[in-house]
Amino acid sequence: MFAASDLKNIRSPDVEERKKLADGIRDACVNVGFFYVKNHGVPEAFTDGALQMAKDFFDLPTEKKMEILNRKTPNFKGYSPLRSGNNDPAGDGDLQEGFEFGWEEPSPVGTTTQGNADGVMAGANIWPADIPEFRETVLKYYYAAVDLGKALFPIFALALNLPEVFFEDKTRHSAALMKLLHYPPQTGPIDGRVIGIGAHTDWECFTILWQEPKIQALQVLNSEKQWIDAPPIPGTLVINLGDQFARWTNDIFKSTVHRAINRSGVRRYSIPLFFGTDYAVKLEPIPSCISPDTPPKYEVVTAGEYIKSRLQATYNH
Ligand SMILES: O=C(O)CCC(=O)C(=O)O
Ligand SMILES: [Fe+2]
Repeated sequence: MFAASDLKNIRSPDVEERKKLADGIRDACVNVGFFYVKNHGVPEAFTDGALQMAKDFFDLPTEKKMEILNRKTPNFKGYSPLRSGNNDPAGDGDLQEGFEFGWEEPSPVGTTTQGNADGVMAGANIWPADIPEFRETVLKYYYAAVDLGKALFPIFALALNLPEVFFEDKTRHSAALMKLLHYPPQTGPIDGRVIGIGAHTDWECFTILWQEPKIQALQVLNSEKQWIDAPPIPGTLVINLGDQFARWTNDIFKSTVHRAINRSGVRRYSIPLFFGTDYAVKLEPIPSCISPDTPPKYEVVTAGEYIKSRLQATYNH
């Protein structure tokens, strides 16, 4: 059910090659909102490093992790304990713990300096004091994934028959939040209200997700309302679209419902990077995506307002 896009031509000087890539991605965006990418350019050494840091961090004693609790920071960055978040309103707390961080200057990436984004999650990161190499190691993966995300925006624009630069002035201070996640194993009968992460859509334009190899946990809801496994595939990353793209495109691009349950018997780690527009940008439907037969479905809000409302709903359950 899931397409795998080969990104080897993502920066090709030949626009026809970029359009070919965009056509394949368009199909996945319109039909499923969820696909894998290979030849994405993110070195495995960086994901290996980030995985090791996730393991080291979540192994710290609880009181150490609680020193950087996200509720104590002004911008929700830092540590989120088991069951402190609840993505599915029918759920009773997600059985995952997390560590969230975002853009930090100076950036080692390309020529971009984007500064701090405005909005509810903008501002300084907070780091665990007990793992000296943590910050540098996870930022290596972060900036490589951000680079990939920035290269994907023009392809999404082409996929929507828009000029390639369409998102450029809307993603100058992109909200790009990365979350290290740890899911303890769940064995025996499972209360459906307490699973790794309850059924939800992501909030931003798209998510770049790295999953720990060999462990099945992620599932996607298809149009027949069946849960389909989305296993980790070696050498690939998952791209899933989120609500901001659904709002831009009046649901032509699908923001797919997904969840994760770790029945593997061992711990599972994953690392999403949530990539949105600048917080001040209004999520207005693109003119070609609306018509008298398909009028706008969503109230126009800014990206920042939308993220804030979703954050409050998730952490004030
Ligand atoms: O852990 C996963 O595979 C999915 C995580 C996820 O959906 C999320 O954090 O939004
Ligand atoms: Fe998600």
